[in-house]
Amino acid sequence: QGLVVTQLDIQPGECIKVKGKILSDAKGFAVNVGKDSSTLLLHFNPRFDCHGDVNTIVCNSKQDGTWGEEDRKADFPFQHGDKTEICISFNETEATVKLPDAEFQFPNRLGMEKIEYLAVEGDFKVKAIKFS
Ligand SMILES: C=CCO[C@@H]1O[C@H](CO)[C@@H](O[C@@H]2O[C@H](CO)[C@H](O)[C@H](OCc3cn(Cc4cccc(/C=C/CN=C(N)N)c4)nn3)[C@H]2O)[C@H](O)[C@H]1NC(C)=O
Repeated sequence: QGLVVTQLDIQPGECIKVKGKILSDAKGFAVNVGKDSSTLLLHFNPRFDCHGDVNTIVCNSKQDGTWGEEDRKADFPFQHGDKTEICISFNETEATVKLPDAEFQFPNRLGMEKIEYLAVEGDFKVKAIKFS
């Protein structure tokens, strides 16, 4: 299992920056933020080749262990072996994922008011995390 950070107190407008490297043979990875592993404001899941998806970012929320409706993004600004920085922030209406060359929004379906939990899973080697 990957990096997990709990007991956070990230407020609207603050950023979570995850710096790291995508494995050269990555099938997929995920960055999850929310209250805990069962209650996610955002599951940000770039898929190179998994679950039948190729080069597709799948976003979703999770409420008490139940996945919401998936949101598949049009752009896929990732390549195997890339070093990248993923910056996640949120407000009462949406979560924003900022990458060096792309930005995505996802609705704050749960009306979450603070992020307490961060997890990075799959084929992503975390180098650093910063909170600002
Ligand atoms: C078409 C059939 C029915 O529809 C499918 O139904 C599946 C099950 O619900 C959905 O899939 C689910 O989608 C969810 C979001 O909605 C989560 O992503 C979930 O994963 C949770 C999860 C995370 N994690 C850790 C993790 C995350 C990323 C990579 C790895 C491992 C790397 C692999 N590296 C290798 N092997 N080298 C591990 N494990 N499980 C996934 O199973 C598909 O999207 C959906 N597809 C469509 C088109 O609708």
